[in-house]
Amino acid sequence: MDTFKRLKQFYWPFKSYFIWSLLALLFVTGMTVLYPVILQFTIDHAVRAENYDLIPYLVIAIIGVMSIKGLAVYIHQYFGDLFGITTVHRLRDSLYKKLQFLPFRYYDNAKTGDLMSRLTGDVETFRFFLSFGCAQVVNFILLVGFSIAVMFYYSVPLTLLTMAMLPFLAIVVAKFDKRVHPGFRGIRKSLARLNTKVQENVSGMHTVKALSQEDQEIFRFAKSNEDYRQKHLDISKIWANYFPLMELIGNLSAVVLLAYGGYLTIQGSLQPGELVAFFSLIWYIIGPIMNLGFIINMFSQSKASGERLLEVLDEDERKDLVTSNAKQPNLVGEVVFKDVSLTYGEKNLPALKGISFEATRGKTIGLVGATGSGKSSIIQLITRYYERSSGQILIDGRSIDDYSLKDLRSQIGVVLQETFLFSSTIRDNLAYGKPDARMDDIIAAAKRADAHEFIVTLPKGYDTVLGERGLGLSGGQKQRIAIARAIIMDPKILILDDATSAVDMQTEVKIQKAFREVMKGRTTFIIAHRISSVKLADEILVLEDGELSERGTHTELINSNGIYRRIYDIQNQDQEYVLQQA
Ligand SMILES: Nc1ncnc2c1ncn2[C@@H]1O[C@H](COP(=O)(O)OP(=O)(O)OP(=O)(O)O)[C@@H](O)[C@H]1O
Repeated sequence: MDTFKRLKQFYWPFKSYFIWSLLALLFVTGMTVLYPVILQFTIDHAVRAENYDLIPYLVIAIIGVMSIKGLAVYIHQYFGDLFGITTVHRLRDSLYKKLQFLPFRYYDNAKTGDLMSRLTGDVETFRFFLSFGCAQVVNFILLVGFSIAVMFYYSVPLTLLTMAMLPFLAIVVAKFDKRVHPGFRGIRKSLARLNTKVQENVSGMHTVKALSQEDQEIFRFAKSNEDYRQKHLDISKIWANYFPLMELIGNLSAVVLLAYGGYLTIQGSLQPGELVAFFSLIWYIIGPIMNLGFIINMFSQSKASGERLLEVLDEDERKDLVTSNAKQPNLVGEVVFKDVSLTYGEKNLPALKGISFEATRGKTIGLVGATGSGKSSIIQLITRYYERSSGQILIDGRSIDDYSLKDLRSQIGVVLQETFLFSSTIRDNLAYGKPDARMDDIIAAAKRADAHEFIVTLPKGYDTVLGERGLGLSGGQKQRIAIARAIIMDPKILILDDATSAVDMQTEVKIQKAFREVMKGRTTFIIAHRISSVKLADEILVLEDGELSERGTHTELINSNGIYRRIYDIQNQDQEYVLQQA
């Protein structure tokens, strides 16, 4: 129950829908129990007493009962659905909101397919229980309660015998629940793995094809698919065992009661009509008890889903992103690192060790170093995607912690190596960081980023809808859109993760030109794989295993004959000669 208690904030505000649904259910159950009573009256007081004048009134009574029941079913169903739908609408919103504020650290290990199945499948299962399952539980209590009350009215000993049989049914139900709950959790996990597999396969289709891994992929999918099938089969087996047993116990109970009821009728302490009514009422009890399996099934599924939803909702979020009281800072864009270190996780080695530098207003800092040397990690700290382990980072002389994440990031423009574009129009993608940007500003930014020229040649220009992740555009084109996107934000600090290593020379020249355009008047950090990208930087920081090994201008570093010089030589001079020297 703890799961439902903890999710209370989502359904409790809509309790009035649930109450209406329950009130209607009360009528439905009441009317249902009235049927056998009318039947008994018809047999004992109309037919056996040859009081045939009563028949038309009894017909009217049955029509009346049916009509009220029909209306009550409608209200019960409608408000039940409204309760479930409205609750999960709020739940989905909260989950999505949560995903926006979870730190990068969470996404390091999160799997898209798994998250997708939590936000869709698990939420739906939960809704189904609220809309339908919850009412079933109440229906069970009402129907069994009402029926037993009427049964007591007809015959106390027969009712007591009926109640003596119920524990047998209850034991089977309890055993069933114990086995079925872990099974459902397994199914939901397995489905999440299946979704992850499909999602990763579609996203990584280029890699799959490039490395000819289609057969391997089919094999891996088949394994996940088989696991899902097996988990379903396991549950089916539990069901298959459960149903005949319930059916058998139910029927045996009915036979015993019928025998005893028949004896009481022959004795004359029970009227034949009462026996018929009693027999109908017994099924109103046995039916729901057998159905309890379904209800428990639903309850187990929704509990398993609720647990998975809580796992997301319970994650620690970056609260400072939403609760900023600080005024929007008007930054100059000065960045200072003082003896900064970063270790990503307890098990990891330090990614940065004692880094210190000053990036004054409007200056360009180049970051150079081998792969894994810590270039991106410096950027992760400036944007506070990750938090430093020690040291101080100052922005305009104030600790970076004094700024809210939202304010800080609104002043930092990032153009990543891999540009992510949404499957929406080019205009929307350009204005992503500033949705209220005017069209004139968007076009001006696109011109400065050298993107306007190719955008207008597209079939619908700025209204061209892009495929997922910007499919349909070349790497260089995507990059230029990303640059325009950064220009529109008008940031004081600019971070350019040099993507030019992946494009041809002509595109590189164009992108470099666009970079230079956007860098004017902003403090810029360039992560460079080619020396040509940082040649003009005011200071170049050379990283080696997370430490600053050299620093200076291009000319200074060339003259110092260190690692920078070596990279430069490899890239610009007689490569073969250098490799021979190695
Ligand atoms: N999110 C992360 N979690 C754990 N370790 C990480 C994470 N990101 C980077 N690292 C580790 O930190 C070290 C520095 O990585 P970083 O990405 O800063 O290097 P880089 O110089 O930018 O490399 P590249 O040129 O390949 O992009 C590496 O050893 C890397 O494995």
